[in-house]
Amino acid sequence: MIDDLQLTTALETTARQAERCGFFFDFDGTLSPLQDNPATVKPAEGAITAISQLAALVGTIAVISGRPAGFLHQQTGELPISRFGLYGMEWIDEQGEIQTDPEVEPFLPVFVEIERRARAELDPSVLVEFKRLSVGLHFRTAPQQEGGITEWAQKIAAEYGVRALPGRMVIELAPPVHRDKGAVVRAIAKDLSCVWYFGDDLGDVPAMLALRERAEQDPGFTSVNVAVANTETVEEVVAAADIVVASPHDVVALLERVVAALRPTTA
Ligand SMILES: O=P(O)(O)OC[C@H]1O[C@H](O[C@H]2O[C@H](CO)[C@@H](O)[C@H](O)[C@H]2O)[C@H](O)[C@@H](O)[C@@H]1O
Repeated sequence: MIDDLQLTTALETTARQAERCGFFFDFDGTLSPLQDNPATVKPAEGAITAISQLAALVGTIAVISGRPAGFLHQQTGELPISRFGLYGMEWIDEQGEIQTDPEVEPFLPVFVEIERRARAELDPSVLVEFKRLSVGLHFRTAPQQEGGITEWAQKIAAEYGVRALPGRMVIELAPPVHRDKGAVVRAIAKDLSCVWYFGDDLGDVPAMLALRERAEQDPGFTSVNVAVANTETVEEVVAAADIVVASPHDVVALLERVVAALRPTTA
């Protein structure tokens, strides 16, 4: 964990090489507060403004999420940033089109069928989130359904040859290929000399560890991992972080501090 003096040093280091710095963000729980209905979330107040100011000052900004890339596009509007959805299985290209990892594309019809069955076979209190190449079965508002959902998801995973992955108050059915945010971060940080990563969930740990590993191997590389520790955040996330903040609102405050440190001062 870094103290305030080390944060000041990290800000100075970032300011000296801002054009070679990346700021990468998780979405749910990091840029947007957690809520019961995944369909109605919005970025925290001030988040879009802060990211837009940051975009004018640093080399690159990306949102890397378990959400579909199209959803990230809707939520972040016209910000000049990169968007990687479904843990890297899809992304928005420079023309604004959604691109899909060819290895998982054959599974598109499988998830249409799984969504249909989830809606027909699971209790109506289970919130079914269709994500093109994944289906989320949410039980935040129906915790008593967790056992039944887990059993159903395991049966479906075996039947269709997909994976059932636990998340926060959700089981996600996903293609049988390993994708994680660490691989995305390694690829997009290749030509950068400094990266800040913001995340709150177990799915963010591979990204944070990838940056730590890079910093260990390359003394010229600066990494700053920021954990957003809400009540559901597991210890691994905090352990991988250099800075811990309490909420998406605090992420915005930290970004405002970064922007202030990076803005050229007028004499
Ligand atoms: O990688 P992320 O951007 O953190 O996305 C991870 C999953 O987030 C969403 O679910 C979570 O947030 C919901 C809204 O606050 C909450 O209701 C749910 O309980 C959480 O698990 C999203 O719905 C999933 O598709 C993402 O994979």
